[in-house]
Amino acid sequence: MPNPMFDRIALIGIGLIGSSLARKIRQENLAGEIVISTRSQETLARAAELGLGDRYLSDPAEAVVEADLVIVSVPVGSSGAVAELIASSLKTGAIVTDVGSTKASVIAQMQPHMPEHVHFIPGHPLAGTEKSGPDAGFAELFENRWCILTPLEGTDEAAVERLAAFWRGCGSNIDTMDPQHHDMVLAMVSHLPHIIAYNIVGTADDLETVTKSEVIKYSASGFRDFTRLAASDPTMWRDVCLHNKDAILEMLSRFSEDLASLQRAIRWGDGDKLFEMFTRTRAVRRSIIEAGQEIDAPDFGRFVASHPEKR
Ligand SMILES: NC(=O)C1=CN([C@@H]2O[C@H](COP(=O)(O)OP(=O)(O)OC[C@H]3O[C@@H](n4cnc5c(N)ncnc54)[C@H](O)[C@@H]3O)[C@@H](O)[C@H]2O)C=CC1
Ligand SMILES: O=C(O)C(=O)Cc1ccc(O)cc1
Repeated sequence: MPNPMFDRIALIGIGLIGSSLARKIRQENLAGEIVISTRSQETLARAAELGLGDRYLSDPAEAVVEADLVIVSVPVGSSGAVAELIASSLKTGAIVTDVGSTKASVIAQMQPHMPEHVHFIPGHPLAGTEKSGPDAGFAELFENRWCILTPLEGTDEAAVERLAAFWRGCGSNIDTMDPQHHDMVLAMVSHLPHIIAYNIVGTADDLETVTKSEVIKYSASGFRDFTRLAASDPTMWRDVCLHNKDAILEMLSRFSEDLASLQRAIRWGDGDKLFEMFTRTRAVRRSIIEAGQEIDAPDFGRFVASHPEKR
């Protein structure tokens, strides 16, 4: 077997993302040793039961000692606290990265704690599900997905390439981007859809004239898709909303304007306008398919079909 890419990888946070990384690192022999730390004792014990790592430590500072790669996979609102705890134990030359769904805020929280002698390179795998916790993870999660790196100015290029190679080893394709641009793009393609899903399911849940059992019994596939997103982890998504506030408010205000215009077209019976818009949006999906992007994530679908416990 070839030498592992890193001698020691420390995973701080072992939920859906951290545990998927642990499984993939093991499967692809990306680390000589996997050290795991997470805040909750119960989760740490579960990670040990699942055999996700080689060592399990409650103290994140102890876990990062001599680690060549440290991956912080906690809700974005906790990344500053984790950075502060690990800062003084980091090995010289270590790469420190994260997987948070927002980037400018994570950088603002973590960078001030990062010593000069490490390479801090923020990252975000565009791969996930509505599930959370160490049982929900699976090694295939990152395959054929994008991972966006948002390196800071002046970051050592060899370190960025090493981290990119790690993510390619996990099956991902790499793009690099400015953090503010990342936050704007993700506000549109990920954060806004989740907020809309939370809202529509909340609206259905509040209806007095339609019973909850009717919502469950008659939920058409469109509504069911929203309920999947709206089942996503409340802590994670509270943090995303609070930590990408400006970009999300910008997208929400554009969304509300467009919704008002749609509402007006319905009110005034403007069928041409409705038809024109629905034709334009249909073309968007077609161009995504033509660009070769998976829409229904067939590999993931097949994986879930053969692992009913991950449903
Ligand atoms: N769930 C998803 O689909 C995706 C999530 N992300 C990002 O990945 C990060 C982790 O998300 P998930 O793995 O889904 O969450 P999760 O809820 O499954 O796991 C979070 C983990 O962080 C630990 N944790 C929380 N606060 C901590 C602290 N202060 N110190 C140490 N450990 C702490 C928890 O014990 C748990 O092990 C988040 O920043 C999220 O934005 C990125 C891509 C996709
Ligand atoms: O479950 C889904 O459909 C997702 O969109 C998963 C997801 C959630 C958050 C991210 O930052 C990236 C991916």
